[in-house]
Amino acid sequence: MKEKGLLIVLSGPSGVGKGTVRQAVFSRPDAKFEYSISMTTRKPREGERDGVDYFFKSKEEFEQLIKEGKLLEYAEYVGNYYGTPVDYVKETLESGRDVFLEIEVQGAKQVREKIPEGLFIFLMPPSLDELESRIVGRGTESVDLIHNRMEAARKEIELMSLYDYVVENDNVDFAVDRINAIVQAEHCRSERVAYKYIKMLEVD
Ligand SMILES: Nc1ncnc2c1ncn2[C@@H]1O[C@H](COP(=O)(O)OP(=O)(O)OP(=O)(O)O)[C@@H](O)[C@H]1O
Ligand SMILES: Nc1nc2c(ncn2[C@@H]2O[C@H](COP(=O)(O)O)[C@@H](O)[C@H]2O)c(=O)[nH]1
Repeated sequence: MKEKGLLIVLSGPSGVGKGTVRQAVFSRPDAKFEYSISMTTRKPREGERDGVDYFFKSKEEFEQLIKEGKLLEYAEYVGNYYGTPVDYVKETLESGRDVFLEIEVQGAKQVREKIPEGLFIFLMPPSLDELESRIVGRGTESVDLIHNRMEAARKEIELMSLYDYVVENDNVDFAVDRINAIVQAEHCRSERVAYKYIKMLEVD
């Protein structure tokens, strides 16, 4: 029987660098994951492309997807919907390939309930001050939105104990190395568990 792929969930507070780290993960020549492109009702930022960065949807279209059960998880985040297409994730995992999700914490909590065997990684900023200066430095949010995102971040950080691993994003390359090492270790662990059971069956 073909072994299922591993679901890797990268989450953490807004502005910590999830998007930056995810892009760096996928820019490594040895990256073996499939990225699940999310749906959102947020307007595209400059340079963002439909079907590459997100599938951009209207509120009505998104609510229809919810009704039809097409989302593995979804969340309303700072005034917009974000969600993960369930069919893509399931089909890719079934085909034996690893799927990488980069999502906020409410969605990660829902995925944990549905796919508890996934690998959940929480990306941490070196400090709250550094987090705020990253959000401000990105220059994509108004002062009000920055305030909302910092408020949300404080609550999100409290949920870090629900994750399998916490990775500090002090430096993007180091964070990618840590994530890759964790994924590799998780693959070795599941191979060892499978091997142990095969050996047990041989003895019996
Ligand atoms: N290790 C790092 N050191 C310094 N700056 C960083 C680091 N990682 C990311 N940044 C910067 O922090 C800002 C926020 O990063 P990014 O947009 O990737 O965060 P995010 O967690 O995806 O945010 P959101 O959840 O709001 O989408 C960007 O300007 C990015 O260049
Ligand atoms: N619950 C989900 N959260 C998602 C998904 N895709 C992205 N996100 C997260 O939303 C915020 C805001 O993103 P931005 O692009 O507007 O800055 C960020 O934390 C993303 O990680 C998703 O499918 N589900």
